[in-house]
Amino acid sequence: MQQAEDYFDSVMETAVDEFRRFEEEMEREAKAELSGVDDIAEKRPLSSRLGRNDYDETDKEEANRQKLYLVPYRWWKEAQRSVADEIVGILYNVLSNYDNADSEIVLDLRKEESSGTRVKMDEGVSSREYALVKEALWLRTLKWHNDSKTSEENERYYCVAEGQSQEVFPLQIRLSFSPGTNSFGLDNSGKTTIVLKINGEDTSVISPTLGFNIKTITYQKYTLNIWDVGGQRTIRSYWRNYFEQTDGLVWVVDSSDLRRLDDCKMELDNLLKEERLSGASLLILANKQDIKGALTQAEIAKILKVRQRIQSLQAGKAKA
Ligand SMILES: Nc1nc2c(ncn2[C@@H]2O[C@H](COP(=O)(O)OP(=O)(O)OP(=O)(O)O)[C@@H](O)[C@H]2O)c(=O)[nH]1
Ligand SMILES: [Mg+2]
Repeated sequence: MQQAEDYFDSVMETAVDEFRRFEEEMEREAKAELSGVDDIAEKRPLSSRLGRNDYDETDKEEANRQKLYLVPYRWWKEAQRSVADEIVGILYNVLSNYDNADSEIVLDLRKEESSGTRVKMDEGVSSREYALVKEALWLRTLKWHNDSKTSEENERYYCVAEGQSQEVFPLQIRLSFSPGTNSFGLDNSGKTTIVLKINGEDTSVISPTLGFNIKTITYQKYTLNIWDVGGQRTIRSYWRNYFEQTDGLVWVVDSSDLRRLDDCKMELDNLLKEERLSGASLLILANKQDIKGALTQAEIAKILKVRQRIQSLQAGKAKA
């Protein structure tokens, strides 16, 4: 039991690390896009700029983390002219489960496109689109909005300047990035190798996956998140954590590992019983076709007896 708990902890740690890496990547992109902006303001945490005097270590950490703010894209677009001419935020399309009776609202963010082609999008911005901007810019934008509102209506609303924090509320949003396709299969079948190959990455040094890897592949306006989940026996009980919101399932078979084909069939049968995967498409990859004695696609299909669920059966020679 303790061993299971330890293992679960380590898997969660990997997940958190993965998420942090994703966050860092977003941050790097945001920084690159916003590089021309005066960033004096961001060196001080928001709380101190809003008049708090109890600046402590936590604030310091917060400041170092370089917060990003999600703002309605229209709103941001409007202010952009006066705040930071050619500098833009990152455009995201946000989907939420707001209609569900769930206790938490989860927002799914899909990055719309790279900043280079943004101009074309300006006209058709929907109300669901948001921009991700740095804290310093957010403050300046907010101030610009308030100032223009105040001068328009000759009435004082609120103003985010030193010491004035009325009507600025912290908002915490729980975010989840929806998986697109999950790849499962017994250990050593070649899942990671295939995902790396698809992504054009080096496959010369491969080690068993102890948690999972996420790869995001963008093609034109489509984004595919591939979750490559480790196949070792001890990890298989965690597969169920990855079933939610899976659109496609790729099952990778080591066609040369004849001894484990029964095991492979049993695990696949178990997956196919899973209610949460019933809407997902299934693709079976008969991998390692280059190895002498490997079974053919047809032979694998016969053994797995899943013809009715197979959309296409492909031989993936991940190595070749
Ligand atoms: N000959 C041959 N070897 C392959 C092929 N695909 C993968 N391999 C090798 O098989 C081994 C296992 O590959 P991985 O991609 O780590 O397998 P995996 O399914 O991700 O394994 P786990 O992460 O443990 O679930 C590695 O040594 C790969 O180089 C292939 O098509 N042909
Ligand atoms: Mg792997």
